[in-house]
Amino acid sequence: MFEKSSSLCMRDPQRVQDILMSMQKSGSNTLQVISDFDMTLTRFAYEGKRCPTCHNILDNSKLISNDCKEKLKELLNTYYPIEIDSSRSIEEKLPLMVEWWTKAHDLLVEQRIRKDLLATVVRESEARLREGFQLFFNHLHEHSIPLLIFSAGIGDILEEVIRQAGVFHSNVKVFSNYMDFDESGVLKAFKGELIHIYNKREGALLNTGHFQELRTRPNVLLLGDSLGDLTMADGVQDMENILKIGFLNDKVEERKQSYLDSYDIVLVKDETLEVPNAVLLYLTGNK
Ligand SMILES: Nc1ccn([C@@H]2O[C@H](COP(=O)(O)O)[C@@H](O)[C@H]2O)c(=O)n1
Ligand SMILES: [Mg+2]
Repeated sequence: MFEKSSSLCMRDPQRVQDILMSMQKSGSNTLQVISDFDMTLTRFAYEGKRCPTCHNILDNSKLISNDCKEKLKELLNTYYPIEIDSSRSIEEKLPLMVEWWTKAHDLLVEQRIRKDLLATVVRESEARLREGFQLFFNHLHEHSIPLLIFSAGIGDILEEVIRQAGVFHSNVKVFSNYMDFDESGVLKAFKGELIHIYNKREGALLNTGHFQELRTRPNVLLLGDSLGDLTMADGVQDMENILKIGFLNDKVEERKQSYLDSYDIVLVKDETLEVPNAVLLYLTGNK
């Protein structure tokens, strides 16, 4: 089913085939999709330039003072290399990630960001969904397959990106960090428990109601770009099959083996949704 591609790697192709066949046999009414957002549904790079994450969309915007931009950049330059450092364990990275998110959110709150300007900031940004996003979102919607977008980014920004792209359909649900605005529409805090790159399991377990509603869908297609994304489906009840597709965007040589050990399919420097779309078409009987 896959075109020969140098970017597609599998440690165990037979296992992938078995999972796919089992999922197809069960039917698309037993399927749910759980996807990360930044650098999974959005592009990592375009024309040789890094694309922004939800946080970066705000960080680089006119809503942030130059002084604050500098501080946010410094945080990014300090903590992003830690996020993707394959020589450190997740346990070691965890408190540092909490530190990054907390410091960045505190800085954003100091900027007194206005809710009514978020749409403009997204429109003016360089955010880009991966090629093939229309087919991905529209096909899931047409087949009434629930899509959970589980992101350690910023929910308000994420929603605006998919709304402006015309794909925020009724089958899409988002778990993310949401902004809390005061009565005059100025950012005063972030709501609820912080979601960072390595605590998605805890986030999933806090949302048992969602997975309870989807208990008749024990087959999961999971898309991520970080090893932290692998726990996004930990709340799924009575899971039968899970197919995990991982985008390996950065530090490819250092991280390839760990991705191959954890994801069923690894897509190396692939900026498209071609492979997830091929899987969906197969699972819904369209190919
Ligand atoms: N201040 C921050 C904190 C995190 N990031 C990036 O956001 C990504 C998390 O979002 P997901 O949708 O992928 O869960 C993660 O890759 C961080 O690098 C950031 O840009 N700024
Ligand atoms: Mg991501």
